[in-house]
Amino acid sequence: MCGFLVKDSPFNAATWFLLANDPIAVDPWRSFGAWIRQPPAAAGDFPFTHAHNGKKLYEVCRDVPRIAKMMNEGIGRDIWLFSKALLAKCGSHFNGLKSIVDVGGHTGTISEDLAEAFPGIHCTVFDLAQVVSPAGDVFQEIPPADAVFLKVSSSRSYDTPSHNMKSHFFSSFNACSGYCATGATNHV
Ligand SMILES: C[S@@+](CC[C@H](N)C(=O)[O-])C[C@H]1O[C@@H](n2cnc3c(N)ncnc32)[C@H](O)[C@@H]1O
Repeated sequence: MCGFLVKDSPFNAATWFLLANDPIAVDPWRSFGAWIRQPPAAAGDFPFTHAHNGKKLYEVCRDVPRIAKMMNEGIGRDIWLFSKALLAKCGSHFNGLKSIVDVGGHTGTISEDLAEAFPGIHCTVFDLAQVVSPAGDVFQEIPPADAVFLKVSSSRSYDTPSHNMKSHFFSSFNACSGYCATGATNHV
């Protein structure tokens, strides 16, 4: 446990611990009773959105710099580790690609590691305006590339868009010659 809280450890998860105990993360649990007792929830109404005036996590990040900072730090550390494992275990999947778009690619750690391992691949990092610039919304557009790299989160309370995500993604993927979608994480 302590190894995960040591400041300079590559496995430092202290930011997630702080975030999990921030009022923004705790409030959904405080109002959980009221949420579960109400009539069946409308689409997009989850404990998190219910506690935050309908806002999803990334909308809260946009409006609350403290949360954006913790999210960016936590995600940055996770990606660092994930990127090493990705290249060690699945690096061969990227052979032969000329371009790739890293959807929800945060500040570009995976793209940097990919570009170093495969100097011939042109990597585009695609994320929200509070993270990168130029930015975009994956539910509006995905820039064209040989392959889309998307690490999927099954989070319901945070990210689920109100419109049909699957058909949008698959039509975007059809515009590419290949795609790579990896990973799955769960949030309450
Ligand atoms: C959990 S992080 C995952 C980062 C990285 N791809 C990984 O796999 O570790 C999710 C990323 O998706 C971005 N994101 C969330 N909603 C998005 C949207 N609608 N369009 C583009 N990026 C989005 C967030 O800003 C965040 O950087």
